[in-house]
Amino acid sequence: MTPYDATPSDAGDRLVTAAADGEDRAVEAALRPRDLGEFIGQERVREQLSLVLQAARKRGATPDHVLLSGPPGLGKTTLSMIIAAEMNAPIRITSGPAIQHAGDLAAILSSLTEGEVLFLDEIHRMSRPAEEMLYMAMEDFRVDVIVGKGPGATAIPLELPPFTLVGATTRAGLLPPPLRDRFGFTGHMEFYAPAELERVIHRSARLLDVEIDSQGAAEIAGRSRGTPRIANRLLRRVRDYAQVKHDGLITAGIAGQALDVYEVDGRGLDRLDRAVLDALLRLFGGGPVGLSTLAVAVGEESETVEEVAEPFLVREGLLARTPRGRIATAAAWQHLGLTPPSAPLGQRPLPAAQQQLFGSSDGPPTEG
Ligand SMILES: Nc1ncnc2c1ncn2[C@@H]1O[C@H](COP(=O)(O)OP(=O)(O)OP(=O)(O)O)[C@@H](O)[C@H]1O
Ligand SMILES: [Mg+2]
Repeated sequence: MTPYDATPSDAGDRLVTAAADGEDRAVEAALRPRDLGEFIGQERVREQLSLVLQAARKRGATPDHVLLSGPPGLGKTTLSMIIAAEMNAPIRITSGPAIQHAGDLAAILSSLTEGEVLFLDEIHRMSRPAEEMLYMAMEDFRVDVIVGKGPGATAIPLELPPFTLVGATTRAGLLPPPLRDRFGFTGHMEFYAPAELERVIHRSARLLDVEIDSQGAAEIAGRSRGTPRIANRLLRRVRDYAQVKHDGLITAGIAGQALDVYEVDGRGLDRLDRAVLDALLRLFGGGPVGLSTLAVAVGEESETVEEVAEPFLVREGLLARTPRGRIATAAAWQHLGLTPPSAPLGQRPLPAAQQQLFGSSDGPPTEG
């Protein structure tokens, strides 16, 4: 199947999802910044990490364990590789779900070389026994390997060479405190500002040999949901459009046309996001409406609406979750170019939640 067959509205295969798809994985390696200097944005994390690494280099020691937390597609894997590169150290890559038994982890740990970086992706999904083994390995560079079963089982202590664990998680809140506490440095990744995404897009365009002007990059950046992975993906789709329909140069106009074709709107909402907002506004007058009612109205599962569409709508301040149900904000009416139901305020009291949200003085716009 070519990317052209992908239906952006299909919740599992959206153009604006932050999770990596097969094509992303294939091209991302080529687009990853190789060192801290090349890494765009995340000023605070970059500066702090740079100090940690420089200090370790100066001492000739292995850097402290590093935890990177933040939403998908913001550069956690990229940073882990940069850490290894900056330390001139080899890197071993594995993930929480791949480590089912403590023995799996023991095998990896006991084969590490001195100074090696162990990247443990989705560290919150590791099994309990493996987690406990990791505590000791992180703190004392030692593991107990259990030999035998039952009453005859014995623990054989095994020394490990000093190594740096780099853990990545999209759910830092799910990490047990004893694990979190064993990291010497935690970097919280933030969504990128549009100007930073523009730099990401220019850089990727250069590497992909794609011509783009600054307005073209700004147009794509504005639709990328603060996420470099999405920016790179939209850039590839816009490139296709520019090459097929035009001479290849990406301008604001061409980027806008292309992303309209792919149904990613000016704010980065796709068809599903818009369907949810549209139902909320047109069918339910802006809410409050229950999640399951809203989901039926757009023909999706409640989970899809809740987990796929809502987080970004909430982040963008277009939708709010209240105890009485979902409600649209003034910005939502504006974004879809709709006029909120107008009635003299005295005749149509605002639901309490909306009063809270809009304030009592400047209720939702009643004319437009
Ligand atoms: N600061 C950055 N500068 C330039 N490109 C970046 C930056 N951060 C991320 N990218 C690009 O975004 C893509 C996704 O980044 P990465 O795989 O590191 O994200 P992640 O946080 O590990 O995501 P996940 O949680 O899904 O594993 C990479 O291919 C990289 O090219
Ligand atoms: Mg990753």
